[in-house]
Amino acid sequence: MLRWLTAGESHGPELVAILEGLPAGVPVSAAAIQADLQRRKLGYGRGARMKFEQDELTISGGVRHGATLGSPVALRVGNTEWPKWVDVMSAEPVDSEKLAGGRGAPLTRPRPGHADLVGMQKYDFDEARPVLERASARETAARVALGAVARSFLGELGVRLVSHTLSIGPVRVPEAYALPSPDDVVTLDADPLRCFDEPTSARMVAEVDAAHKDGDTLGGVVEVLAYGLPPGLGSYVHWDRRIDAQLSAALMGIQAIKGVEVGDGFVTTTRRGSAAHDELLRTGDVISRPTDRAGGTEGGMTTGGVLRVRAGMKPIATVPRALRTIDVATGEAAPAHHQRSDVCAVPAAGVVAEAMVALVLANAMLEKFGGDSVGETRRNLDAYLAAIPAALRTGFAPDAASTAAGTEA
Ligand SMILES: Cc1cc2nc3c(=O)[nH]c(=O)nc-3n(C[C@H](O)[C@H](O)[C@H](O)COP(=O)(O)O)c2cc1C
Ligand SMILES: C=C(O[C@@H]1CC(C(=O)O)=C[C@@H](OP(=O)(O)O)[C@H]1O)C(=O)O
Repeated sequence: MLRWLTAGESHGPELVAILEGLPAGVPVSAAAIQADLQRRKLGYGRGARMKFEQDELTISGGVRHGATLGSPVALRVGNTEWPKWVDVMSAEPVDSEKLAGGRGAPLTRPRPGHADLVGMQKYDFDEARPVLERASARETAARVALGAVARSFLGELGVRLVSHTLSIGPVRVPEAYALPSPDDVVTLDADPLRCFDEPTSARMVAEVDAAHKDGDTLGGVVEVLAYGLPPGLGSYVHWDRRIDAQLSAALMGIQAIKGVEVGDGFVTTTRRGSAAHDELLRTGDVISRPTDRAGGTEGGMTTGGVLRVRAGMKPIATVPRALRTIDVATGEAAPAHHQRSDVCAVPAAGVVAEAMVALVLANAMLEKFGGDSVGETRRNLDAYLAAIPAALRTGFAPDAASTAAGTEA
C-alpha cells in the first residue's frame, strides 16, 4: 500500500511531502520532479505569485543514486519568498508590534468561497491568516512532487498519463474532441490553457482576458487520461475498493474541485442504454471495445483501455471585484479581503489532477501486484497478464482512443 502526506503552509519556509510504500529501483531525479513543479505554474490567467516565487526542491530521503531504496521518499519544496514572511509565519512567538500593519495585519474580512470563515469557527481563530495558509492551493506543489515519483513508478510498468483542459468558463472544446496521447505533453504545455484544440484555446484566452478586464475570475474542466493500464485494478467487491471511487475522492480532494466525471460522466445519463455503453467486439485474436464511453472502468475496475476522468473547478474565489462579506472585528458589512489572485488556475489544476491520478493508480498497482523491487512488481504484472486465458484477452486498437465522447472509432 502506498501512503502519502504533505505538510506546510502557503507562506511558510517549505512544503514537506512523504511517500511511503514504493518498491526499490524506481528512477527518481530532482530534474524530473522539478519539471512537473514548473508545469504546475503554467497557464494563462495565473497571478503574479507564480512568476516570482520559485519551488526549491530537495530530495531528503528514500532515494540514492537516482533510484528509490524502498524506504519512505521524503521531499521538500522550499519557498523563495520565505524571507518576506519570516515574522508573519514564524514558528516561534513574535512581538505583536512586528506584526502590526502590512503582511501581519489580521485578516478579519473572510472571503466567500474560501475556508476562511468556517475555519475560524472550527479552529477557534479570530482572523483568517491561520486558516488560509493551509487551505491555499500552494500545497498542491507538494502533491505534484509526490505525483512525479508515482508517475515514474507507473512508467516502469508501461503506464503513461496526460491531462488537458476541456473548458474554461462557458468556452468548451467541441463535443467530439481529439484525445491527446502522452506524446502530446510538450504541445499541451506550450498552449496557454493546456487545451488540445487550437481554435478553442484562442477563445479561452479571450474569455480569460474578458474576465480579467471585468475584475472577475473563471473555473473550468480538466481531463486526465492514463494509457497502458492492465485490466483489473480496483474491485467491485467493496465500495472503497472501487477504482472510480478512489479516483473521485482524490480529485475532489484538490482545492476548488466541485465535480468529478468518469468517462462521459453526466452526458451518459442523457443517453439511452443502447448508446451509453462500450460494446465488445472480436478484433483478430482479442476482444475489443469500439468506444470508450465508460472512461476505461467497469464495475469499479480498470478495463485495460484508456482511463479517462474529469475534474470540474469552480471559479477562483478571491474575486478582484470583491465579494460582500462581514468584517468580524467590527460586525459591519465590508468587501472581502483581496490582495491579488489568479483569474483562472484551471491549467494548473490539470497538472495537479494528473498527480492525484498517478498516486491512486500507483497504489492500485501495488495493491494488485505488490513487490519490494520494481522488477518484482513488473514480473508479477507480466505473469498476471500472461495468465489471462486466450478467450478473455482484450486488446485496444490505437484508434479506439483517438476521439472522445462516445463516438465510434
Ligand atoms: C492550482 C490552484 C490554484 C488556485 N489559486 C487560487 C487563487 O489564486 N485564488 C483563490 O482564491 N483560490 C485559488 N484556488 C482555489 C482555492 O484554493 C480554493 O477554492 C479554496 O481553498 C477553498 O476550497 P474549496 O473551493 O474546495 O471550498 C486555487 C486552486 C488550485 C487547485
Ligand atoms: C501559491 C500558489 O497558489 C496560490 C493559491 C491560492 C489559494 O487561495 O489557493 C491563492 C494565491 O496565493 P496568494 O493569495 O498568496 O496570492 C495563489 O497564488 C501556488 O499554486 O503555488
